[in-house]
Amino acid sequence: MSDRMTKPVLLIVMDGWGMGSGGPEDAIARANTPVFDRLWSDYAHTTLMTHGPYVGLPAKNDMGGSEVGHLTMGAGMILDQGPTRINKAFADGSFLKSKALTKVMAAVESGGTLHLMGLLSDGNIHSHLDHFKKLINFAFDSGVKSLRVHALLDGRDVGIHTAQKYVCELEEDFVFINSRDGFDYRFASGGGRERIVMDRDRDWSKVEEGWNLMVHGTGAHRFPSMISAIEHMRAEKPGLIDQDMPGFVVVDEADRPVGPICDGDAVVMVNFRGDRAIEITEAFELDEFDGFDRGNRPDVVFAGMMVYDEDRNLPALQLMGPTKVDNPFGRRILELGIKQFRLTETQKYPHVTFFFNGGYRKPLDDTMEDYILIPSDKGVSFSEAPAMKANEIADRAVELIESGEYGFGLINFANADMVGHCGRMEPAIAAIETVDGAVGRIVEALAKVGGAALITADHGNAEEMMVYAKGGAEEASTKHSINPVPCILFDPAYDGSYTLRQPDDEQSTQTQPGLAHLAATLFEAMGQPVPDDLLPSLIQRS
Ligand SMILES: O=C(O)[C@H](O)COP(=O)(O)O
Ligand SMILES: [Mn+2]
Ligand SMILES: [Mn+2]
Repeated sequence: MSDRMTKPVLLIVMDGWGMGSGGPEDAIARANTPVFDRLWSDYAHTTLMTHGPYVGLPAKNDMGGSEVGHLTMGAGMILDQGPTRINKAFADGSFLKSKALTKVMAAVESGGTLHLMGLLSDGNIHSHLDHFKKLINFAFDSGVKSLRVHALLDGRDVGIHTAQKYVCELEEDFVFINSRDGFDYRFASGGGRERIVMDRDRDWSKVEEGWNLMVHGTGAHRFPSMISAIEHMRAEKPGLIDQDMPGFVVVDEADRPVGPICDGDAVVMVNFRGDRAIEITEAFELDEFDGFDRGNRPDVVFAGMMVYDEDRNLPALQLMGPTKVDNPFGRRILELGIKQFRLTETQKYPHVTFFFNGGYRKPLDDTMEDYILIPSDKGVSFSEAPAMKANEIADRAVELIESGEYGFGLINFANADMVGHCGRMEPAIAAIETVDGAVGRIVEALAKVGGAALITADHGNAEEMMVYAKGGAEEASTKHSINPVPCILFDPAYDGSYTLRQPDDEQSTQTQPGLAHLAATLFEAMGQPVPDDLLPSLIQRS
C-alpha cells in the first residue's frame, strides 16, 4: 500500500434499489442481504426521495430515473429537468418559436415529409406522449401536409402491455387531421425499444434494424397498421412485453412502406434523454460512421428534442438547450485537487459520466479523473445473467481503494435496475444478492484504509416487481417506482455521534432528504467545507 495513502469517500449507487412494502412483490425484501442488513443496523442511515419535485420533474408522482437521479446527485441541488423545461417552454410558447423548430418546419415547407421518431409513452423518462401530440398539432397548424410517426414501443417505463393505448391516442388525432383536405398523417414503423434503435451499449445491430425499418422501409415483419402489428405479435407470443416486440414496417396494399425517410424530409427524435438516442443520431448525422452499412443515407434535416452528446454537440440541431449544471460535484472536487474515479459497467456508462457531470462525458483532467467502464454482457437478457458485472466492479473497486490514490469514487451497480426491468422475480432476487455481496467486499476494503461510503440508489425498481390492479389481479412491473431509497453512511470510525436527517411530513421539497442532499453530505464526509450554494448535508451531529 502507498505510504501517501488517501482515505477515499465513495458514493455507491445501487441502481434501482428502493424501500418497498416487504410484500410478495418486493424482490429486495425477499432477497438474502446480510451485508445491507448489517450496514443498516450499524451505521447512520435514512431514506431519500428520488421522484417528482424532489428531483425537478414536472408532476408530483413522476418516477425518478437514472438521468435525473445522477444529475441531481452531481448538482447537489434541485434543478428543472429536461421534461420540466420542455413543458414550460411549450406553455410559454417559446418552444414552438425556437429557431431549431423553425428550421425543421422550413425544411418540409415545399412538400417533404416530417418524421417523428421516439418512444411512444408517457413514462417521462426518455420521452412524453404529450410532446408527440404537441409537435403533431403544430405541424398541422403550420400546414405540413405529410407526417409519419416511427414508434418505439415502451413497456419499460410504463405498464408492460400499454402500446395500444398510446397508438390509439395518436390515431385519433390522425383521423381528425386526415379529414382535412390534403393532409396525410400516419404511423410508418414500430418495434419494441429493447429490440430496435434505443440501444446504449454500441450494439449496432439493434440500431441497424431500426434504421432499415424507418429509413428504407425494409424488414421481414410488414403490417397494414400499427394496431394489426401489435395484435399479431401478441397473438403469436402471448405475454410478450411491449419493449421486446419485434420491429415492423407499415405497408400499403401493394406491400410498399408507407413512410420511408427520403431526401428532402425532416426528422425529429422526440426523446429528450440522450443515452438511448445518441446512436441513431450518429447514424443520421455523422459523415464518418462505421456502426453499420447505412445504404443510401437520406439527405434530411435532423433535430433532437435536446442535446444528446454535449462534447460533440450532437445533434447539431436541438429543439431545447441542455440542462445546465454550473458546478457539478466532479468539477468542484477536481478544483480542490482531489483525485477521483468513476466505475461501472457500460450499460450505466452515461450515469457515472455525463449524467453525474450534468453534461460533459470525458474527464476534464485525465491525470485527476479515471473513468473505468467494464463491458456489459451483450446479446443476453440480463435476467439470464443477473450477476452482470457486479463482481468485476467490486474487484476493481478494491484495487482502486487499495491504491491509495483516490479521494472520491462513484460506483454504480446496475443489477437491481436492469434485472428489475425484465419483470421476473427470481432473477431479480439473484441480482440483489450479487450486489449485496459486492458492496460487502467494497466496505471491507474501505474499512482497512479508513475510507467511508454513502450507499444509496438513484430510484426504486426491484422492490416492486409486480403491480396489483383493482380486484387483486397482478401483473409484472418492469418500471421504476416512486418509493424512497436507502441511504447509509458507512464509516468504520462511527461512534454514534451523528445521525442522518430523517424524512417527515413537515419538511419542504428542498429539505426533505433527497438525492440533492448527497453532494453536501459527501463534502462533509470528506472533511471538506460544504459549498454554501448546495442543499445542506444530511449529517446531524449531537
Ligand atoms: O433506459 C432504461 O433502461 C429505462 O428507461 C430507465 O432506466 P434508467 O433510468 O435506470 O437507466
Ligand atoms: Mn437508474
Ligand atoms: Mn432503470
